[in-house]
Amino acid sequence: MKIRIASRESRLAMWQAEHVRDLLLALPGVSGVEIVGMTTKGDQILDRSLAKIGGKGLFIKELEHALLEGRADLAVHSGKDIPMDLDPEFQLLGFMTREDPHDAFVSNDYASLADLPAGAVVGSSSLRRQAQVLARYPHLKVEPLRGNLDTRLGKLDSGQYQAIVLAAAGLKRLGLHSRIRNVIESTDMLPAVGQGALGLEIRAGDSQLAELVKPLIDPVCTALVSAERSVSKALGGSCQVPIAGYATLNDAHTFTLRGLVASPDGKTVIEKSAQASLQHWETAADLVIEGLLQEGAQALIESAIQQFKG
Ligand SMILES: NCc1[nH]cc(CCC(=O)O)c1CC(=O)O
Repeated sequence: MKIRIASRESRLAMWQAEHVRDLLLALPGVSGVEIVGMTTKGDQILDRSLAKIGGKGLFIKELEHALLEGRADLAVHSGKDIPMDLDPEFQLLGFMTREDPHDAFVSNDYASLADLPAGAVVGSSSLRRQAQVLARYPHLKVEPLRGNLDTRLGKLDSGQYQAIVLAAAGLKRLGLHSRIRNVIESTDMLPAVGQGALGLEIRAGDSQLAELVKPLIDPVCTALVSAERSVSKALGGSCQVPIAGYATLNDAHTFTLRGLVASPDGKTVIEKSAQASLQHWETAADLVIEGLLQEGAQALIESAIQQFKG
């Protein structure tokens, strides 16, 4: 069987598609793999934050189009770019083994967030990163920074920011490990739901392809990321609200899920954690969601969304 992979054209997306291609080519039953490149709205609109342009789905719509029109068979997505609910024409097969899920501190002059002097400017357009930087380091400033990884690094190097925060996974995949000054502990910055995990999407009902691709899916990683995604889904999962969710294994069968909701200015942060078995990952998600709601997550979410209206 020949498989066509739909991919965004950014260097990171292409790396990810090529990674999946190489794994597919090693599978029995796969006779060839072609990568079909395309740009998405999320790639084109760079002057506004994702929160303002309507966030989720922007990076995957064009890829889904290609699947529907039969121009491609498989879409490879960064876990955190996948909306919580897919249209019924599509199926999320699961997630592959995760790369480093943490955020990375990148700077030419400073070693860590804690090392930055008062008034230093940190670049990030992610409300989740912004809120968590300001919560722990209220003497810092955060300014918007969008574009692909190379663009963001270029803006750091041109001196517009003292530091920037990027996903460690993206930097590592592109061989940019050396730019990471400090991998930020999850206690300092809880990662985005699905960060570092690649998700595989096909047309619903393409059972032959589903069966073929199955060896690429990591069931443990899929359970962990699914628990994280439940938190985001229950809380309205949009880029307009600082939300984080991160699940880690305790042992081979149980895991801890942590969820966080904050105000964009970082002045209010609610965090909850729960444990469950991998088999019953929904239990941990339900406990975290319930805990966050009890502590006032709903009001935080509503006021964050209000900030984007009018
Ligand atoms: N927001 C865009 C995006 N989507 C996925 C990654 C990184 C790779 C990953 O999380 O798998 C990035 C870059 C970043 O956040 O710095």
